[in-house]
Amino acid sequence: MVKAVVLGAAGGIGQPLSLLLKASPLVDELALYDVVNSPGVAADLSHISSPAKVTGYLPKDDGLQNTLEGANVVVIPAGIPRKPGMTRDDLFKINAGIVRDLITGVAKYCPKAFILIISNPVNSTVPIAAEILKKHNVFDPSRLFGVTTLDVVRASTFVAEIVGEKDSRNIVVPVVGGHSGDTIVPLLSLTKPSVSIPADKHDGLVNRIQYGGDEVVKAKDGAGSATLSMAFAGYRFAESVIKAVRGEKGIVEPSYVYLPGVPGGDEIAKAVGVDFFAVPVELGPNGVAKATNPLGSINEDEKKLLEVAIKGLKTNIDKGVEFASAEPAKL
Ligand SMILES: NC(=O)C1=CN([C@@H]2O[C@H](COP(=O)(O)OP(=O)(O)OC[C@H]3O[C@@H](n4cnc5c(N)ncnc54)[C@H](O)[C@@H]3O)[C@@H](O)[C@H]2O)C=CC1
Ligand SMILES: O=C([O-])CC(=O)C(=O)O
Repeated sequence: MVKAVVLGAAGGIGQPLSLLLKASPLVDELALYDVVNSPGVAADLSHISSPAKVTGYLPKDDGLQNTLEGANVVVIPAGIPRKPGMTRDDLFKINAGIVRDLITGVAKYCPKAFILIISNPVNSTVPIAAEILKKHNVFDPSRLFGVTTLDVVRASTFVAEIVGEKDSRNIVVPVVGGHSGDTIVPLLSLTKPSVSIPADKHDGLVNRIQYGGDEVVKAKDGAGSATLSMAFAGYRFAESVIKAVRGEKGIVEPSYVYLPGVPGGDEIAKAVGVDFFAVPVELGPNGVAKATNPLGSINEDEKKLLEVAIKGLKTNIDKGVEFASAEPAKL
């Protein structure tokens, strides 16, 4: 039995993500929660002829508790998106409190669930989640994931465009670090299969992967940020977690995790000097089976990108930890 939950299910990401989860044969129960319209989204999806039983809850009548009880996988795209001119860090003021309160619910009602955080700024919201879970004595680092899948999805797509590969799924680019601007570090030298990027396209490609989110924010012109590509990426990650839990082996996805607490992570944390960092992660029945370290063989350009990323990440992580330590959890 797999019960999946989406918190923020009525939003731009939440709706298409809930659709993909409802269409999945791997999901038996799907519970949707939002401060608006979640019962409507649930009623709509419930007419789809697939196995998952769908329910929708609002905050009233213990809605969060009813949503979360018995959950195995909780995906969180709740919170405000960017408008042109904003950074992801500008979302902290509002989204930090939203994530804190929702994670407090997870800690109380489904402490063993796998938690997939999409809400930005991911670099800070994941540390907030870790601190809140710690406060409740239920923090299992192998079960807390910052979703950075969209960065690798974009990297595959943009590299494929340049090298003329028709199916971008055949191109895998490790992307490490965080999820905002120059904290995103694509390791093009480790692309599989190996590709040759023309020298005059290299820097533009790196920049496009780092700032792909801005491209969408600009094109949407005030109507939000990436939602459909994010739903695709979020579903891919959730599906991988569920498949690994069901015993499928060899599934590797990138994720922003608390390195010192996961197998293989300590050595990487020491090398990069930050505790939260995205690397390709091998998934297993208990979440992170192993964090893999691609940094041993990166080139000089990538080392420079990494240095810049780590500086930014430190600030973002400290901000999240400070917020969660100072603020009492509400609920
Ligand atoms: N990790 C990533 O790669 C990406 C992250 N994002 C982030 O995902 C978040 C959501 O983006 P969109 O879906 O476009 O925004 P949206 O505004 O369309 O939807 C957000 C939903 O969250 C709900 N919400 C607000 N407060 C809530 C609460 N306390 N409890 C439950 N639900 C609540 C809203 O009612 C709304 O339905 C943003 O923070 C955005 O920056 C977006 C794209 C990629
Ligand atoms: O750009 C944004 O604000 C949303 C996001 O995280 C992305 O598209 O990567």
